[in-house]
Amino acid sequence: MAETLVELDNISMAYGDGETAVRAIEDVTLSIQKGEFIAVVGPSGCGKSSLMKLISGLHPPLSGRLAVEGKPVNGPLKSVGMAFQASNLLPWRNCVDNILLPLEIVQPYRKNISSQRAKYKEKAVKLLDSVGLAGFTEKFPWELSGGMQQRASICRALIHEPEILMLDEPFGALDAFTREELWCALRDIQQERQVTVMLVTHDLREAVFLADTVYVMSNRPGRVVKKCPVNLPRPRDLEITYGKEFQEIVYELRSMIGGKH
Ligand SMILES: Nc1ncnc2c1ncn2[C@@H]1O[C@H](COP(=O)(O)OP(=O)(O)OP(=O)(O)O)[C@@H](O)[C@H]1O
Repeated sequence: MAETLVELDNISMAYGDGETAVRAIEDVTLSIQKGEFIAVVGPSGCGKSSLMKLISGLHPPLSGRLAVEGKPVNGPLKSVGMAFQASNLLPWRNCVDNILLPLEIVQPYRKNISSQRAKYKEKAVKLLDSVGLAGFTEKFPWELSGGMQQRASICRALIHEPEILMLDEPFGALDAFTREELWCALRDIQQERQVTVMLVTHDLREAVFLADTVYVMSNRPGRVVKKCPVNLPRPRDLEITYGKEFQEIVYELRSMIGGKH
């Protein structure tokens, strides 16, 4: 029986207060199981990133109950790794030193970083190897392609072995071929580590290819209007994206998001 990792019960959230408050999320109830891969899709500004900020403890809810690993969330969680559309690698650090960055910040790694640096470096190199960057550990970000930078940024999000990997449009700035390559890299990482993943994306094919469950959010204030389990068999390869069943799911999601054509 799967174990619940994240629970949101009637959660609402706003930026600011009083008359100028921006209500970003309204009455969201959902749960994420340990090892589950969820994707969140919806129109621009519907609150997808806000949902991520809530779960990672970077922004408090206005009302409702939020728990991670059974405990209420009262501040930023250590058990989260994050990656964004821009890789945000530090240009003055080489690849491996960029990946070590969270270990210089998050305890208990932080207190051991000087004595354990060699061991941590070995771990970073192994991670880079697992995403096809074995020969690039000493390269600086500007010596890497956009896709390589995103691979490195996902390694950085994983180095402290978080329970939840939060990805906010991580492949949004990449070309279609590189994006599909990285879908496969992420699929393999998740399969190997069984990490719980929350992916925010505008790309419905990406959501259906990778996720176990896709949540569709409405226009702001964001509500969950559809929970769509993706029952396509695993392991999935890119061939599946050309199949009828895959395309029917994408079409159904697209019709829920609407928009004028
Ligand atoms: N720091 C902030 N202060 C005030 N309002 C904010 C802030 N961050 C986001 N918002 C507002 O909250 C709403 C939800 O924003 P959010 O970034 O979560 O949406 P999103 O679905 O991730 O958008 P997109 O798909 O365009 O990235 C938007 O209307 C946005 O303008």
